[in-house]
Amino acid sequence: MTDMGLVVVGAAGRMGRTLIRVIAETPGARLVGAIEHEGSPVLGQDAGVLAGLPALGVPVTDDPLTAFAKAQGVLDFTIPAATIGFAEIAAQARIVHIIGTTGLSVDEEARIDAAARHAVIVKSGNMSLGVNLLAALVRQAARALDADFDIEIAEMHHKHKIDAPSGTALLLGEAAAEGRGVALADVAIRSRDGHTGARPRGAIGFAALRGGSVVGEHSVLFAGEGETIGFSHHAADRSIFARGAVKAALWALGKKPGRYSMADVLGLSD
Ligand SMILES: NC(=O)C1=CN([C@@H]2O[C@H](COP(=O)(O)OP(=O)(O)OC[C@H]3O[C@@H](n4cnc5c(N)ncnc54)[C@H](OP(=O)(O)O)[C@@H]3O)[C@@H](O)[C@H]2O)C=CC1
Ligand SMILES: O=C(O)C1=N[C@H](C(=O)O)C[C@H](O)C1
Repeated sequence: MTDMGLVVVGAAGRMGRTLIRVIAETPGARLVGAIEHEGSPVLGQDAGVLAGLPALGVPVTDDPLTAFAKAQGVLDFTIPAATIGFAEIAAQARIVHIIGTTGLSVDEEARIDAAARHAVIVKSGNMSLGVNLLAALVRQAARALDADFDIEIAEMHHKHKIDAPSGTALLLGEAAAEGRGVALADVAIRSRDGHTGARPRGAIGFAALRGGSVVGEHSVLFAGEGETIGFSHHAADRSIFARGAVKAALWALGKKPGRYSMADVLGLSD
């Protein structure tokens, strides 16, 4: 069988460069396109060289239409506005769209749902095996413990991150809410400042720290009377997300149009 041809959008980004390296070492996958935005200083550079590899013969361009036409999948870790545009082009080209971009609004999520009527989309706030297993454990703990246990989710990321709470924190919050049988939007406290009053029973709280080069730290606490249960995940390297994304693309090839999660890819869905 021929290799799956993949395009990396946001090729010069922290994740874009990591994806290019991971594709190069993954059997069954091949880089066929690398996209950056109009005016990017890296346009015309070889994608391999950009990622610290020998040249791959794939220049970075600002033309997703042409790139998607010769690919079977696109890996997208960019910004919400760009991801919405790529979802429309990927749906027209009928290719797999793997979305790692976080910080989408409710309206933007609805546009991804609309694109998934025509395309196979895998979207997750975190593509690593560890975090998706952690989400399954958090769902189970939230199902077992009642609202006497206060759920708090803390995350820390590098100083360049532009959205909060992180996509992972929200994914873990969704898992906890699902375990409790409530909607996250009804119980989430996404930040605190000033005279907040006492903590409402059943709330799921979030706290976000930013600094340095931290790749991603997440912890979920179930704080009860006299005891606290904690779950945590430490990301040491971005390749854990990139390996998950490439795995998702290979898994998604030939699937029916629809929106899938990493839990589907990893066989962790209940
Ligand atoms: N789901 C997961 O497992 C993970 C998700 N992420 C998420 O992925 C996203 C990217 O993270 P990260 O790589 O650190 O961010 P970066 O800022 O390093 O990378 C984003 C890249 O996208 C480029 N870009 C912006 N707009 C466009 C456009 N219209 N077309 C093409 N390229 C564009 C940026 O260019 P420029 O810098 O010139 O603007 C940049 O090179 C974030 O939302 C992050 O939260 C990150 C890691 C794991
Ligand atoms: O921006 C990042 O870096 C990361 N973003 C994702 C998130 O928002 O959770 C995943 C990972 O934590 C790194």
